[in-house]
Amino acid sequence: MNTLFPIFVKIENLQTLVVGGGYVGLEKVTALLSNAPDAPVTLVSPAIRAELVTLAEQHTNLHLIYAPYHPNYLAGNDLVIVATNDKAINAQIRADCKNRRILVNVADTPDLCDFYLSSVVKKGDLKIAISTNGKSPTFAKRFREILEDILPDSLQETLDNLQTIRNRLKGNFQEKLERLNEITKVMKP
Ligand SMILES: C[C@@]1(CC(=O)O)C2=NC(=C\c3[nH]c(c(CCC(=O)O)c3CC(=O)O)Cc3[nH]c(c(CC(=O)O)c3CCC(=O)O)/C=C3\N/C(=C\2)[C@@H](CCC(=O)O)[C@]3(C)CC(=O)O)/[C@H]1CCC(=O)O
Ligand SMILES: NC(=O)c1ccc[n+]([C@@H]2O[C@H](COP(=O)([O-])OP(=O)(O)OC[C@H]3O[C@@H](n4cnc5c(N)ncnc54)[C@H](O)[C@@H]3O)[C@@H](O)[C@H]2O)c1
Repeated sequence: MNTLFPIFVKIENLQTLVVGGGYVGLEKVTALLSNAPDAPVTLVSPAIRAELVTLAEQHTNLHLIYAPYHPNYLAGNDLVIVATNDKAINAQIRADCKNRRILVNVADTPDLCDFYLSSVVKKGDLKIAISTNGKSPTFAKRFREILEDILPDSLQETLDNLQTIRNRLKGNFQEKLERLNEITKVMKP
């Protein structure tokens, strides 16, 4: 049974800490900022890849700290993503986060994650998150590519129009619901 409960997080309202500045740290920071360019993210690591330095030049909300992990860095953070190449440190960070009730993702170690990052399809305001319950991130990536190809760019116009209609509709909740369901019936095959 897949018990993952999907939610869409307003990451720009939260403080996120990423530990580890290698390939995986870069991948996770890129995932965060490509969804929310203004999200406040701090990355702590003794060595930090050049691509992350470039990203920090483009995003003043990305702060780089050149230091090894210390529990003090957890203070003030809502989410933590762990991406070091030291399994013992990763497990320690997870334990420190659990003690502080901070949600933690240890990239590449599903058993230590409170949440997974997903593959994200973006078409304007439409966003679809894909997870395989940790079974195959590569499948999730491929499926994202398929959906990106088949979803038309005109979707945004449809969403804008539906929002206009939604805002203009008068009547009680039930009447509005019926009208919106009627209008969107054409979407059903
Ligand atoms: C979706 C995506 C989001 C993102 O990272 O932003 C994501 N992984 C992506 C790519 C990817 N990751 C890996 C490969 C190499 C091929 C392979 O191994 O399959 C590729 C493919 C590639 O890069 O092409 C390596 C890998 N990843 C995990 C393990 C450990 C394990 O499975 O045990 C290993 C093996 C490590 C090892 O060998 O030691 C674990 C996780 N990866 C997840 C997410 C979570 C589950 C998501 C789900 O439920 O499906 C979870 C559980 C935790 C987490 O990381 O949050 C992103 C695609 C973004 C996109 O392009 O759309
Ligand atoms: N890159 C991948 O696609 C991939 C695939 C499978 C598994 N992994 C695993 O994921 C882990 C991370 O991979 P990577 O490619 O990003 O490794 P990497 O070697 O590129 O980066 C590791 C980073 O962790 C930092 N680090 C080490 N000790 C630290 C500490 N105490 N505090 C803070 N930061 C610390 C290092 O300075 C470095 O920036 C590794 O264990 C690797 O085996 C990576």
